[in-house]
Amino acid sequence: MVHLVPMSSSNAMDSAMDEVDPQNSTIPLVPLDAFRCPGEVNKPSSFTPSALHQLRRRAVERFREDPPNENTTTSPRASTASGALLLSSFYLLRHLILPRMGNLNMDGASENANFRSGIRAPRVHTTSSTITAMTLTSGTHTSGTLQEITNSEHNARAHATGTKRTYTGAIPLPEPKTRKTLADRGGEPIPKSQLPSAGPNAAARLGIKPTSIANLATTHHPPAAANSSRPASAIPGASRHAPTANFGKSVGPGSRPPISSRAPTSTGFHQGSTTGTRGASRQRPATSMGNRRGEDDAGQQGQPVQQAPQAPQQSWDVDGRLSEFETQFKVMKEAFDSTLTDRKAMEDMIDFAKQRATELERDKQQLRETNHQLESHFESMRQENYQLQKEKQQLMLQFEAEQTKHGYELQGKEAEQQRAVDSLKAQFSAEVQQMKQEHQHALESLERQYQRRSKDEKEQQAKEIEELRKRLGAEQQDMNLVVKKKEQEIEELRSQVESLKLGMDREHRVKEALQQQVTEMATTNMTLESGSRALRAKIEFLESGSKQQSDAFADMEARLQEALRVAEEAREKLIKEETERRVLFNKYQELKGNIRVMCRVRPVLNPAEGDAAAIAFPDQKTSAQIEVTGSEERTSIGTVSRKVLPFEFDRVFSPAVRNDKVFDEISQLVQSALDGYNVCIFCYGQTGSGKTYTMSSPDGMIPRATHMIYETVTKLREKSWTYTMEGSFVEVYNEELRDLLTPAKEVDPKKKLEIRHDERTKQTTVLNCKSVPLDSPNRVEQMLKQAQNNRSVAATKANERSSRSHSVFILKLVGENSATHERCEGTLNLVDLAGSERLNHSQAEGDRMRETQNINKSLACLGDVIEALGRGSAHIPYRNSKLTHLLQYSLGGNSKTLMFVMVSPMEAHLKETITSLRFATKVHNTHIGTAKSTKKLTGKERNSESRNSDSRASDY
Ligand SMILES: Nc1ncnc2c1ncn2[C@@H]1O[C@H](COP(=O)(O)OP(=O)(O)OP(=O)(O)O)[C@@H](O)[C@H]1O
Repeated sequence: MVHLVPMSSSNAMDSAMDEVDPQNSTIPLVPLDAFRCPGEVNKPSSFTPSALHQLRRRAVERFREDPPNENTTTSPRASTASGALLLSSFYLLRHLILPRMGNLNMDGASENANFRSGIRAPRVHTTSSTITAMTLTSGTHTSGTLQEITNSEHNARAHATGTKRTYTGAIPLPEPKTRKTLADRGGEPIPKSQLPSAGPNAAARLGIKPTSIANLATTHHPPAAANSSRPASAIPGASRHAPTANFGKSVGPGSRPPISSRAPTSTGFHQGSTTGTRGASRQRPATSMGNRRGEDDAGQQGQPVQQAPQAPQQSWDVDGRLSEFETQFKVMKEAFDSTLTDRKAMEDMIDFAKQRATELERDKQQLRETNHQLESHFESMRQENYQLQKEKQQLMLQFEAEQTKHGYELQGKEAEQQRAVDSLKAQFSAEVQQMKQEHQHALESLERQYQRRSKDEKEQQAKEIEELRKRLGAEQQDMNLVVKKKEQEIEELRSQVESLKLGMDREHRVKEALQQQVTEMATTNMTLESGSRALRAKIEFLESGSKQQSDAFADMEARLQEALRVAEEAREKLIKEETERRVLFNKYQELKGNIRVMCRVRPVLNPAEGDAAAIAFPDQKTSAQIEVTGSEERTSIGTVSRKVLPFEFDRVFSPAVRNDKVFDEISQLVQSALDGYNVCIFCYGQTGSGKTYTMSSPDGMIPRATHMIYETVTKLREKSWTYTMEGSFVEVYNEELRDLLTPAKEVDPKKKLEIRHDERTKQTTVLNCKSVPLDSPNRVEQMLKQAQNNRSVAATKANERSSRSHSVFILKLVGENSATHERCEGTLNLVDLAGSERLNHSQAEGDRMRETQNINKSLACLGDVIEALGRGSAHIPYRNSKLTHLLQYSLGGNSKTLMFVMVSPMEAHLKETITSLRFATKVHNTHIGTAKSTKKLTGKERNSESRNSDSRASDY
């Protein structure tokens, strides 16, 4: 910061200079009044303080470095001359330099202003100031006296004149002051107090000769410097010595070119200003007379200065010197005028600079205020920044603490998670390991199991294959034997058939003859009757004419006797023919097979039963075939088809066939029972297929059979046959026999029904079973009702009223012929089998399931027995079930067997229907053997019959 310090005297300037601290930012401004002449008011108010300070300090230092020689005695005159010279120099300084210094001051002010405001002044001023400072600095290094100042002033002025070009001609030159010439003022005494106190050394350095002082005192008057605050050290221009001459040259027109075309001179100033090096600064500044250069040159060349002897000769040419001085003064005056012009321009510039300074001051003030505001703002910002920094530090600390804490927590959680992950990994690995082991164990066990199973299956299959092979071989052998046997039988049967055909033809012929005889006898009888009527009429006529009548009566009686004899013969012949017919019929039955199979299809009872199965009866003529369309079957390529299954039996009854027609087919078997055969008629089929209806319905086989038997027995009475009939009704339930004719409450548990076989008579009796004599048809009906009531009936899901037992009606027929003395024992077994449905179909549970199992078992045993009979096995498994055990003598051997396979017409029962038909086909293909009558013959017939039996037995 720059402070303007007002000063009014040189002392003040000195003190200010002394107070200047170059290092301090506070620089005192030296008032220009210290260099101002009295009365000069309109001058620059300040000078560059640094330059003045430098100037003064250099001068003092120089003076101290080169003090006046104490040994040299300075004469007052010399001192006066030196003082005059100094005054002269000071005068020049006063009028030539100060105006420039004013400019410099202006420059300094500008510089100060610049310094204070920080805004650069116009370049021309700044350059001038800078050059001035440089000149002052470089010039004062080489000389320690006021000559140096002069030189510096010259330098400063040179630069100032350089800047003056801008204002040349633009500003009018001021009026020159009226001054005395040096010639006029040469005789004026110089106050001693104003003489400089410089020593002889200083005068010597200035080139002042002691001998020229007196002349100078008369021709040269020092300028009025009495008002100068600083005492002059010498009076310039007191004599014609070299410095004065040099001075005049230095400022005169001869040494200085015009301003507009000034070229660098060869003077020391010019050299000093252009050579600013340290070596150049050591050179003494050139004087106007050039003697210094000569001294320097001589000094440098080691030659002593030789100018002193010439000085007296020049100093005594006073007129010349005065004229020269006058000339020089004119020149100087012109220079002063020019300088004044420059000064005016400079003052204008100063004004301009002042205005500029004022503006700058205002700007400075504004900037200061702005600066204050900015400072306050900066302060607030700094405080805020401090607060923010503080907060930032706190936040940083907090953040670091949080970060540390969070890091610890994170580490803890990471460790915890790591532990959890490790534990989970261990757990998972253990589980995986365990699962692998379990899987491995399971796989191994499964592998072992499958290996074991496959091994067992292989062994089982191998065994089965082996068994099947053995069985196949045995069956093949059996089949071969059977085939051979069958072939023999076929041959025999063919021959028998042929013979029988012959016999039948003969019988037919006999019968026709007999019938013809009967007809003839009837005709004869009619003839006889007519004869008898004629005879009666003749008797009546004879009675009227006695002899003639008695002859006619005798003739007629003879003829009657003859007729009676013929009739008796015919009757005997008929009995004989009936016996032969029976024999032929039984033989025919035997040829047809001892087991016959008939099929019956019941009708659809109600449309609500469902759809009817596709059952056809293709052969209407023989009525022996049935075709059943099977269930839908899906082939491998996805097509749906239904197979037509043909079956052929001994007789097939369509749904339209009634019971009487069915009975016609079995009536011959009933007759066989009357003839002494064991006959077994049983109904096989699923529940609801019509077994009971066929067997036990009011017009079923049992009633019809009994009715037939009654009718036949009645008829046979004419043929001397008398029959006794006993009936019993048993039930096979859960492989136990129950008497259906004994009410449950009357059953004695201690008396169990037992099957007894009479090997001799081939008859089977059931112990403790009630046997009812059937002496009338009503008695049979009562027996059937009683048996029906006692029969075990249980409800199943297949049929609400289903027989769960096998019922067997046993009718024993014993006949005796009083005429022929024949006796026969036949048994008619009418069996209503239980339902043949399979266990899974009935969906029975508990007791019902046990019933079904036993039913199936007994039916299976029935099939086994039939199969064994068909194969001609030595062992027939009758005892495997109660049913077959009971029917042992009615199945095979000397028995005749008829199986009704009952078929339901419903589509829902199609599967069971086909199963039943297949079973029936199996039975139908079985040849049980030849039946034997149990008829006992008496006398010749018995012998004859026994021969026939032996012959038949030998056939098998
Ligand atoms: N040919 C037929 N004509 C008219 N109805 C018949 C015929 N066959 C059977 N039915 C009737 O069908 C129903 C079932 O017959 P049935 O009871 O005889 O069968 P089932 O085979 O004896 O049965 P279960 O084994 O239960 O004794 C009866 O109502 C019966 O009247």
